[in-house]
Amino acid sequence: MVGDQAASLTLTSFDQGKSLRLPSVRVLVTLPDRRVLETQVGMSPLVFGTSSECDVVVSDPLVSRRHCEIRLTERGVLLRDLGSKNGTLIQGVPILEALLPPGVVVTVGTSQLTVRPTGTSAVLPLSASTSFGRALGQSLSMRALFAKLERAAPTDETLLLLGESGTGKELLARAVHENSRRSGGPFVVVDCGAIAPSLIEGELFGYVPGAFSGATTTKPGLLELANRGTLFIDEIGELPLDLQPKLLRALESREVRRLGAKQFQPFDARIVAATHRNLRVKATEGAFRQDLYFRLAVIEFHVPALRERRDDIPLLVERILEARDPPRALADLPPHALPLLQAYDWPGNVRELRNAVARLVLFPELLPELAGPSRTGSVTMPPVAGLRTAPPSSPGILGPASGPGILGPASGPASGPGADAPRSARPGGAPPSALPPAGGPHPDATKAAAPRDASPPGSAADPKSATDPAADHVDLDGFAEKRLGRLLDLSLPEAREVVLEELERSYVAAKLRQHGGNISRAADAMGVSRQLVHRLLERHGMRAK
Ligand SMILES: Nc1ncnc2c1ncn2[C@@H]1O[C@H](COP(=O)(O)OP(=O)(O)OP(=O)(O)O)[C@@H](O)[C@H]1O
Repeated sequence: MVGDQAASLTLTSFDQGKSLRLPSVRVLVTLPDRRVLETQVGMSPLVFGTSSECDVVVSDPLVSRRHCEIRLTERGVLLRDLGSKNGTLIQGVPILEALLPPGVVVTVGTSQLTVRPTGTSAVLPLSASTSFGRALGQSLSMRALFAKLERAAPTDETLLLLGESGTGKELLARAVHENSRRSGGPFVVVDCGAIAPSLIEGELFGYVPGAFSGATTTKPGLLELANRGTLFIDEIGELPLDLQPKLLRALESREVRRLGAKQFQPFDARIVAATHRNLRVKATEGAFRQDLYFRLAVIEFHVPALRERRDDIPLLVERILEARDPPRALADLPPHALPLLQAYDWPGNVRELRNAVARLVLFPELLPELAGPSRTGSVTMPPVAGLRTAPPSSPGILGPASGPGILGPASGPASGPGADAPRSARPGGAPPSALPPAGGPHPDATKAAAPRDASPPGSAADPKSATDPAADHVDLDGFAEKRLGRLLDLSLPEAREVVLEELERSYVAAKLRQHGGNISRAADAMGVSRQLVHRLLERHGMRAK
């Protein structure tokens, strides 16, 4: 029976929840030239597509760069279309998500995928806890991750955390530090994606006076500053290629030479690195040094995206609410909020969920947006058992991209043109714009938006306020009242975070718009690296044209 076969491919916990049975399942891809690729399916999604960054590169001109993904779940082998151009089809019917019974043929382009159980299975330990440090998770995938981290933390091994932005990699790295014998030492963070490539070397290795123009003092590097502690190297995939041998040498020899210095300094820091990239593939392609990759990936961890562990959403929402001042409870959310929050895809992961919950507490009227149109378009139920249509879910609870914004005059739920826009034209989960829409909430929106003055009345750039102090005073009062209105319900740190986040998003969108969507030119104009612009786009759920 198809249903029974699918059931035998499920992740199941046993031994009173202490262990996880992981069935061994192979996926076979028959390419247009009849070659067959075969690989193992695990809990982390296997991505199929023509891009060399995919786990399985399918050389088929009718397949998209990132076409679909397959992973093992508690319900069986789950196939998801990733917004492919030509669709993922079962018996000729395009599907968005399906549980795949063995033997069912999936068509992508002119290639075919099938899954085949080998009949064996592996057993993984599950953590007894639903948290590791401040990271929370009750799903099987998070409890399996916590169990691995609990074992790895007390060792001095180098760890590599892989996962999308906002999945909690830094939180987990901090928890590793706190659960290690180095917990009394410093936890130092360096984000290779946020520092201009020319400055990373000085940051990591330090420098002495005269090392370069402007180096007037001695500055120890972060490797040294993390002495007896942990150095968390975030976005290691953005480390410039020419610095990689130097980092490798330092890690092997446990000593560094500051820029311009003759002497080597010993250091004693544990390294935990993280990236949102597929570093193994980058290393295979020569875009990242293989020797450094192997040095870093002594133990590799995949931190699952929030949409891969929707079971965690109730726990996370509850804790996010409890942490508010004053503390809130699930009962304070509008009815039906939780199922809607669980149905949404959360491209910004827990970071996005946290901000959305904070906004929902303040603006419960935004809830209807969660029940908006399907995130990726319509799907038809294929006539195969174990398949399901995609639940209608939200394009984002946060209002139309060009909406009045949290700082704007208090208004009802976002509605009108933006609310029904397809996801590609709406920054998923990004907050409503703090600034007027002239800055362009999303590069795609520039097609429709006519250029406008970006200066809000009363701002420094508003000619009236610049020339007439009395008017300035009157306007500012009225303006501040209107603009600050709902922000005043937040604590200062929360209000600051909301404003900064909106500012960052609007600023990036506006800069990209100014530079015709060209990321390199926008990055130059912003004085940051291209990689950082890419990360900001990802973080705010935006896409460059
Ligand atoms: N499992 C979790 N439990 C509780 N909070 C979480 C969890 N994961 C992430 N968060 C919260 O989400 C936010 C983002 O987490 P974090 O910075 O650790 O993610 P990240 O993967 O390092 O993101 P980035 O790559 O963008 O830096 C933080 O506020 C963090 O506290």
